[in-house]
Amino acid sequence: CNLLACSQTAKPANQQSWQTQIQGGSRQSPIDIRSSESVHDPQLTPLSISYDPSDCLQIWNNGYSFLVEFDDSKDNSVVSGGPLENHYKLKQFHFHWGAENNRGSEHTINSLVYPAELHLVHWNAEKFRTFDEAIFSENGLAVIGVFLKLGRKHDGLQKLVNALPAVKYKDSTVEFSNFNPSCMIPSCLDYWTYPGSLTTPPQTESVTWVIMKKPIEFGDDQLSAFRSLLFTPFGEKLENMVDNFRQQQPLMNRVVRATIL
Ligand SMILES: Cc1cc(C)[n+](CCc2c[nH]cn2)c(C)c1
Ligand SMILES: [Zn+2]
Repeated sequence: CNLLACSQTAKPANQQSWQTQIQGGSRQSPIDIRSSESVHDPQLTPLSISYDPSDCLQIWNNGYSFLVEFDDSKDNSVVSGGPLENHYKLKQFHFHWGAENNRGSEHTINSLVYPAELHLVHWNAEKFRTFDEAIFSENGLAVIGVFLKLGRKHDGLQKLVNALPAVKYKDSTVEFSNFNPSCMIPSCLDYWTYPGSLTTPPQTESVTWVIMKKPIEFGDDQLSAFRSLLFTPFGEKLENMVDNFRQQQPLMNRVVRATIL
């Protein structure tokens, strides 16, 4: 996929109050992906991604991001292939973004920051019975990361953006149905993959990360809608939900593998 990609450059993210180095963590996320040090692995097969829009249930402001949650009781919204030994069920997706356009993504590419990053969180339903069990287990989770860059308005995302005022406050939820997250997967399926962790507590080292190489585009007004959400519940001091990304973690003894499709 040798499409030209352009993007912003900026300094890596700033430190957040609860940013802690998990005790003894050897595979923490996020990281800076240095393309020249990644290893091309010809055995990495294409990802197989299949989502059923009827599995989409609701949007929830959890005081850190907004989560679009899916019904994981069936096997309709799954990812497999690539670095994954099993099929993983979609549980939720959410975003990380900055207060300003020069920061927001959790992962970076050669220190290049994007204004936002999408995470599609899946759990290994062949090996574990529940999401909560998978969170604490080796090979429990697979998170697909997609970078967002500013440009043309993203038509598929607008349905989600229109629902955000209903979840402005922490702990608010709104019914949200018939949304297909496939519209946010880039057409080029090249990716990097590495073993890592959740980027918020419990920061468990149970995640196989799959970071798509090409960003998707979205509009300034859509990013502004993300920034209009609040970290705080109704009735408390208004704190805009921005800069909800973790600072980068050491690579330690890990290799990032890459596809060249
Ligand atoms: C129990 C649990 C709690 C949280 C915040 N998350 C999200 C953590 C996260 C967000 N972006 C990357 N990891 C998951 C997946 C499970
Ligand atoms: Zn995330």
